Amino acid sequence: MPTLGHALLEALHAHGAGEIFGIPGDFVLPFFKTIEDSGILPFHTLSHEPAVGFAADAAARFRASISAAVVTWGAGAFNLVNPIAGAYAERSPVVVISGAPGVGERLAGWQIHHMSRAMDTQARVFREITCDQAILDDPVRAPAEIARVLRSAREYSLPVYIELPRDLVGAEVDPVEVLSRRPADPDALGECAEEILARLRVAQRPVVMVDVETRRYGVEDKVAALARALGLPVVTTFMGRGLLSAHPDVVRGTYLGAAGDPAVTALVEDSDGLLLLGVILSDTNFAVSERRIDMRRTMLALSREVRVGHHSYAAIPLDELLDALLARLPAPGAAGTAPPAARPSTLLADDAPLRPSDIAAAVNDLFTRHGPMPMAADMGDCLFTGMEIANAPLVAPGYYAGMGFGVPAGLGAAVATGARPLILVGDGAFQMTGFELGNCRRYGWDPIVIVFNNTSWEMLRVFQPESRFNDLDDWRFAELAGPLGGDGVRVRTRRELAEALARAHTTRGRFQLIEAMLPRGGTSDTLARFVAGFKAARERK
Ligand SMILES: Cc1ncc(Cc2csc(CCOP(=O)(O)OP(=O)(O)O)c2C)c(N)n1
Ligand SMILES: [Mg+2]
Repeated sequence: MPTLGHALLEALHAHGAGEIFGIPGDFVLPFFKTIEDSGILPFHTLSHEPAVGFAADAAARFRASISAAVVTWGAGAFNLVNPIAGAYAERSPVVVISGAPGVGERLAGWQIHHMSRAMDTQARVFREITCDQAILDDPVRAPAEIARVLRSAREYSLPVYIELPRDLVGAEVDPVEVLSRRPADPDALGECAEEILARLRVAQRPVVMVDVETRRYGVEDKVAALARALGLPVVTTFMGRGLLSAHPDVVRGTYLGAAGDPAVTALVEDSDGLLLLGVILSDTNFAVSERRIDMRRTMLALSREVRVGHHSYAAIPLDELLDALLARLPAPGAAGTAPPAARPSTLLADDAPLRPSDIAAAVNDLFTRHGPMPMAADMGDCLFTGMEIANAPLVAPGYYAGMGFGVPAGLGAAVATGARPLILVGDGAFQMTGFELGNCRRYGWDPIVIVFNNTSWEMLRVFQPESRFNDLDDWRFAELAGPLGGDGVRVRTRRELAEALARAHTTRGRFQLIEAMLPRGGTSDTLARFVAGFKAARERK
């Protein structure tokens, strides 16, 4: 019989995890020893638990599967709360595994170190930001608990919480089985598919909109096939930027309401048959709409539910819905209906001072020349600038909007994809988690990192220009790269940026930090339109 530690690792692997991120502590040392000695999953330690959570979240998104964050009890696990709250908001199935006091210790009656209020306080906190939980305090029940929780993570694409007492890691247990997923009721699925197709057929201007769940459930190819079979255009949400990047023949662009391409905005807001696949109805996706979207003519598939107008179908997995729709259609045509994507902006490499949108143009040139890189963006103008980069795989906190995501997410991307990532991050967010780059040398990661250094919390200044607290100091990040194991360069003009990006691209084996100096008060074109749209929408209320 395997030990509980082994069985848990084997179960993570069997359920699709490809790696573990973590930081040890005395309550999780036995499990870390099992992780290291067993070699069942590669694992990477980072420097602060928020980064562990962000990296695991990004790996889960790129892998379209679960990923694991392993931490010690109390001080470690509570550091994970914010990234796991963000993973919940953006439907990313991170498996949180926290070491914990041994079963025997709990009965000793001491106030145990790392404990906040009570022995179950931590589990109660994580119950709010995970879809299922297990306290593995009984070796007999533990395998079934693990199987149930890991199936929940995969079915709902949401984080789950496992608490592992340190004195049970070596306990003998039965192996963990992989529970079969719960299928849709065939009649309900058929009725739902037929109703959707009927509505799409009578619509004059049907459109498909995709968001994060189409990546989480690995159905981007099926969505593209559906669009081709029905001859429908596809748009992504703000959060869904980068989706269907392998299918440029069906993707018309990203819906940003008043802040976006007017043709895409009209496509969505004039539609009389909007099929929303995996779309989170968030303010960042819809609040800058110029006109309210007619929800009576909208079909929304999200969280294993399908809402059609004002009625809904329960327990309909997104992939099964797509299979049911495709089964009722002729084989998809060879190509979709999207006109060739507009040529992405290119950079005029002259001595003009840099603006954020120049960075997008420089990255477009790099991708055109050498192919796209997996991207991770933090919250800030770097994310809005990312909307001006050609549609390439992107992870970003587009809805939860928490800072600190970018650099750790880029490290998670490197692990999950095996490819060299491009990271876009503002100076304020870099101050939070940028120093995690110091872990690259140990693992051979060599991301290209573009720091948008405007010495400012510029996104806040745009909303409240009079506040001086948005002024940040100049930390001279490029000079910090060397000691951390990378190369850094500060650039101020478009020519310097182009040269630095070309040099970074040819330099492998060390992270490359390009510190792009930007003026305070200047933003990307997209952010400027987004803020104007937000303010206009607020005035309309
Ligand atoms: C964890 C967390 N704490 C505070 C905030 C609130 C915020 C949203 S945007 C922003 C400024 C970001 O500054 P940065 O220099 O990174 O980027 P830029 O605006 O382009 O200059 C703050 C402080 C958020 N979203 N998350
Ligand atoms: Mg800034």
